[in-house]
Amino acid sequence: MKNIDDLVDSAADLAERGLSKGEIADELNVSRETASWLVERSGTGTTPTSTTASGPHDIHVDWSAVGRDSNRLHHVGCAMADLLSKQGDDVDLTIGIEKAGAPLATTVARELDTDLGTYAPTKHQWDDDDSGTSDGTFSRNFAQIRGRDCYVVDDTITSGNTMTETVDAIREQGGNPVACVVLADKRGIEDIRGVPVYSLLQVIRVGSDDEAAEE
Ligand SMILES: O=P(O)(O)OC[C@H]1O[C@H](OP(=O)(O)OP(=O)(O)O)[C@H](O)[C@@H]1O
Repeated sequence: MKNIDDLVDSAADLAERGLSKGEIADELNVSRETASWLVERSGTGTTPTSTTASGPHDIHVDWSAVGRDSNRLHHVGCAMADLLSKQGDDVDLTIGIEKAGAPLATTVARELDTDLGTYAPTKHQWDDDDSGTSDGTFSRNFAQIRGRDCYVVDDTITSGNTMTETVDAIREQGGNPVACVVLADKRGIEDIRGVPVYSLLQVIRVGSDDEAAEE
């Protein structure tokens, strides 16, 4: 996807196929607020809200050039694993946050020679009519967590809510999150609940207005 018009067209297409705002946000890798704005801008949605006047403050990270090629994915996974290597040798489990974090976690786990687990966060339970209060889930098809140190892998951090939820869920399951790693961190977060966060790319807003600075 090259520009905002492509995103708007994609949002319109997904809305016409009946996807909810949460599902469109998932597909396009943007926040729900941004998904709403894109749908409204396309003319597919309902009456624009006040947030649509100037558009939401979000940045779309398109890493499909990596995601569509297993060789590139492997190399990027190696780079993410390298960021974690300073954490020591005791970790034998890598947890990927679904959906996008799972293939990245697979390559990280292979590089670090750890087991692999996945977590489906609450956002995947979202619908337009609810508040996303369902519990997230760890897949039974992958490694279990109880009593184990682990790494956490995702593609992006926007608000940090997904990573925070995952760290909390791992602890509730009796695991010990040692470090988190993402491709791109839009917030410049150093740690989540005391767990260090590493990223290949930091997205830093330059010349932001007052509203953006308050985010
Ligand atoms: O920091 P946050 O504001 O919580 O946002 C970050 C999350 O959003 C994206 O997932 P998305 O909802 O696009 O779903 P996907 O990974 O299943 O594609 C991304 O993969 C993170 O999981």
